[in-house]
Amino acid sequence: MALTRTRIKVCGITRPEDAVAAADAGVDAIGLVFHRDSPRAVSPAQAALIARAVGPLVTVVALFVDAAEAAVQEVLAAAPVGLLQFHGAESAAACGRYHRPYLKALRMAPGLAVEAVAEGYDRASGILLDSFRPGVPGGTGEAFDWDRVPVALRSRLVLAGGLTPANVGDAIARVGPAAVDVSGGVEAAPGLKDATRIAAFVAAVRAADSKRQSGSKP
Ligand SMILES: O=C(O)c1ccccc1NCC(=O)[C@H](O)[C@H](O)COP(=O)(O)O
Repeated sequence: MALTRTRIKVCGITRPEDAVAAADAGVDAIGLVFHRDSPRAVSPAQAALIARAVGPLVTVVALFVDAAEAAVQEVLAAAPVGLLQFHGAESAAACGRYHRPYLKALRMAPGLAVEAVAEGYDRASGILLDSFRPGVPGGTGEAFDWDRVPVALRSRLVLAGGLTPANVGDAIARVGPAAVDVSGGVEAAPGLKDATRIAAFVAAVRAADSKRQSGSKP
């Protein structure tokens, strides 16, 4: 049985007020980036403040890019993380080391055998597909060719990369992911989310869900 409500994650939150705006708009998860080179990087102490602001029932996702185990453990000790997200070249064994639910991000490099690679992460709660730009691990603001998404992956797919309030409805209609993930598309500037854009993104997702449901009725 397929989901009728596309889950929403807003990634790259750096301020408690943005986390509150996302929660108030009705998102399911917020992402915190623990990658030093990102304009959206937060410290474990900031993460604790943001997690407190967002309350108990919005999932806090901690995102790492090939991080040392100690760095991940430091974050887990500091903040109530509900889900890990591995956005680098981490193996399935490395992702499973923390005995926590996790998302594995795959960047859609040319020629990537998406389905085969995703199968190697069968313990992942979801597979996040993001755009590929050499040398940039994520948050590119660019969409990839959605026709490359394997149908078999949809039920555990988190679709990311260049989503905006303007294109997310089309993405849902064409791909039918379990969840969507947005960062740059709801920002006023890198790392600074915009409450109006977040609300517009959520509204566009809900409109697409309604359209899908009415379209699927006999
Ligand atoms: O957002 C970042 O700066 C970032 C840095 C390093 C690794 C991953 C990063 N973001 C990952 C995300 O989950 C983003 O939401 C995803 O890449 C989509 O970003 P965007 O295209 O800006 O919506």
